[in-house]
Parts: sequence; structure tokens; C-alpha cells
Amino acid sequence: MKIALIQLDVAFGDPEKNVHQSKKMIDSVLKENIDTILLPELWTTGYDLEHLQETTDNNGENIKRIAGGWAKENQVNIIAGSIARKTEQGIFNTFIAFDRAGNCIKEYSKVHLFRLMNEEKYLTAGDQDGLFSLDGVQAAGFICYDIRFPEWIRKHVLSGARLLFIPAEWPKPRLDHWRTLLTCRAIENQSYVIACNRAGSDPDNEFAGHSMVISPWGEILAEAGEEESVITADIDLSAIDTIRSRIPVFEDRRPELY
Ligand SMILES: O=C(O)CCC(=O)C(=O)O
Repeated sequence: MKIALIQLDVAFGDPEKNVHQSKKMIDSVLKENIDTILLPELWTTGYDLEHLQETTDNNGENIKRIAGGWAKENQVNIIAGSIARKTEQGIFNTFIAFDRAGNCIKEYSKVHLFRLMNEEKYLTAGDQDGLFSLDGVQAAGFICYDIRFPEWIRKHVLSGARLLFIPAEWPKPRLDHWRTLLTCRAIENQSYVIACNRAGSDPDNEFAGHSMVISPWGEILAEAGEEESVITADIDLSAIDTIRSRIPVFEDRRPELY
């Protein structure tokens, strides 16, 4: 499976500009026979949380139509990062994935809201899992701060997830945490970690970039720099079983003790 990560420099509160720039970046890489594309967290609005009522529509329908259209037109899986999704229950930070036919195959709303960036003041936490199937492979979606909760991720891996997709807006001062946590999640879960951060800055934060694809052995297969860019990686799905049989972590677990 060939993956492309779209490390967008998200324009603050400007969905039109972000949609236009993302399309340009996606088009630039399609000729490389990409199977799956991943965008960052809140890539249409950024963290302009105060204005989400004006910059988002009901249930994120407009962006779903646009991203689903891109997937169908190019017969490529598009994991359209996360978007702010306005509902009667509140605004959710929701991961959305589309298959090659343009069908929305997964919505997962961020479960752990990040107080350092005021998410709990404007957003509602989700309470559903992130499991889905992509081209017949079991996968799961998480969003940014979720990677600090290994038990949440392990729960998905025990349910079969092998590909862990993580859109993020991770700030630069904690770049070391980003790289370490992602690498740990890959090694301890013997799964591919595919993580797309944003580039650039907003009025409150400078972001880290450094989107990464990490193998189940913890090898960094691709890593972006700080700037806006597109990176790609080839994923060998058979490596998951090879590594899981070499060090049988899942058989050796002692869940009766913990
Ligand atoms: O956990 C962190 O340090 C960053 C989390 C974050 O930026 C987010 O969830 O949006």
C-alpha cells in the first residue's frame, strides 16, 4: 500500500483556501500510484475554534462531499484528517475516511479533548471507537492528543487494527514527544503508524510538521521536515505478521495481571 501524507500549512479559519491548497497538493502526488492519502487534524479551519459556528456547516456535509468527490474521481482512499463537525449535540472534532468509490467509510470523533488548546470550551468529546477497514485491511483512526493514551490505542489493536492513522496539529515545543510517542505506539502495538501533522503557525501556536510513517518494527519509513510538503511511503503489510511471530507480544500478554 502506498501512502501520501499532505502536511498542509493550514490557513486560520479559511476553509476555502485550505480546500484549494489541499487539492493542489493531492494532485501533485497522484501520478505516483498512491493508494491512500492522509490529511491533518482540523485541516479546513485550523484552531479558529471561536468561529466554528460560522465556518462549518451542519454535520460537515460540504467537506464530506468535496473529499468524497476527490476520492471517487481518482479512485484513491482519502482519509480526510479531521474536520469540525457541527451537530445538535455540539461541535465534534471528527476523523473522516473515504474509500476509492467515494463512500464515507468511517467517522471517529476525538475522544480526548486537549485542554491546553481550549478544545473542551468549544468542542464535544466523542465516545465511539475508531475502527474501520481499508482495502480489506483492519485500521483505526485517532486524533493528535489521543496518542498519549496507549490503552485506547491498544484496545483497537486487540480488536484487529494493523494500520493506525493519526491526523494532528501538534505544536513545535513538543516535537520530541510527538516522535517518541508515535514510535512507541508502532513498536508496542506491532502496527504501522501513519501520522500527518500540519506545518506553519496560527495566532497561538507554531506547529511541528514532521509527519511520519513508522513500521511495526519502529523504523521511520518517511518523515517530513517543518515546512509544508507531501511525503510518501510504501507499506509492506506482510511485515506485520513477520514481526508479530518473531516477538509474540500479543500471545505473551498477561491480561489476568493487569
Ligand atoms: O498532546 C500534545 O502535546 C498535543 C496535542 C494537541 O495538540 C491536540 O490534541 O490538538
